[in-house]
Amino acid sequence: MRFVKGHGTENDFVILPDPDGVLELSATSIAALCDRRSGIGADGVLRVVPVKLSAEASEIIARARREAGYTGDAEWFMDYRNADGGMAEMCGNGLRVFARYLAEAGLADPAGFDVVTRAGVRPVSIAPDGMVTVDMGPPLVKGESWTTVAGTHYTGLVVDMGNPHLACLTGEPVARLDLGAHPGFDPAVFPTGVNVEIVNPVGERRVVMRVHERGSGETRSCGTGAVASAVAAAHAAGETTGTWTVEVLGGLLTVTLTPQTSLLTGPAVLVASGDHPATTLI
Ligand SMILES: N[C@@H](CCC[C@H](N)C(=O)O)C(=O)O
Repeated sequence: MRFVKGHGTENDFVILPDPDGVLELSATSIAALCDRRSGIGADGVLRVVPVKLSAEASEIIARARREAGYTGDAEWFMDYRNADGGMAEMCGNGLRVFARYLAEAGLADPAGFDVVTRAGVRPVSIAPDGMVTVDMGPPLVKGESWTTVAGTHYTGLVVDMGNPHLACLTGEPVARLDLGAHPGFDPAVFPTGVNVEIVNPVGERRVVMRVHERGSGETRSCGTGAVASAVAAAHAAGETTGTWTVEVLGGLLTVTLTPQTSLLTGPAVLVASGDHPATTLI
């Protein structure tokens, strides 16, 4: 089984090209691929499958045409899985890496193309300087909730980015935060789990973010989480639009909030490729 490894601000992924739409990977197989000692190692898996060969993707695009008036011709479906094998609706950094793979493989025009995700169709473009921008759609703020991280209680904003986030602002530096264990959360608010961001505003439209991801544990970056963090910072400042810089352990991301949508920009690189002896997977 052919694979490519890539990352976006050190949120890393195993990319599995599936041009014939035949790869069927169990949660156990995904977890084995993502294991950092006995597998390739990654925060998640991106299966690259043509929309026309995926019943799931065809249904998503049909719904987008019906309900959102989508008229484009997205050709590729990002089938994203967390490191524990569970499915997630959306992955912002993963989508930037997915776009980089498609462009480098000559399968998409870097100037701009659409990708189908479980959260809907998302436009992507790659600038001449290599930065990849994803139109992440409008963030939905759904009130407030709480979390506990290493015994500390935080309150934050519930932000739906297609996937669930709780973005908590703090006046304390986050560099030494222990995010090793899954933060506590309210299952009534987050019945399918949650990605938790602890966010320290450090300047004019600039925040430092740490994140614990549902299904992957602490990661060095999270694209949907970066947008949720910018939304929380904007909300606290009484703003709804503007550009935020989000410092993550793996680098810098830029989030632009507009009245209509949110844009995520950052680097995306491919670092290796090879063949995995798929016979070792269950
Ligand atoms: N790292 C991703 C988010 C991946 C999905 C998340 N763990 C979930 O379960 O919702 C990103 O860059 O957005």
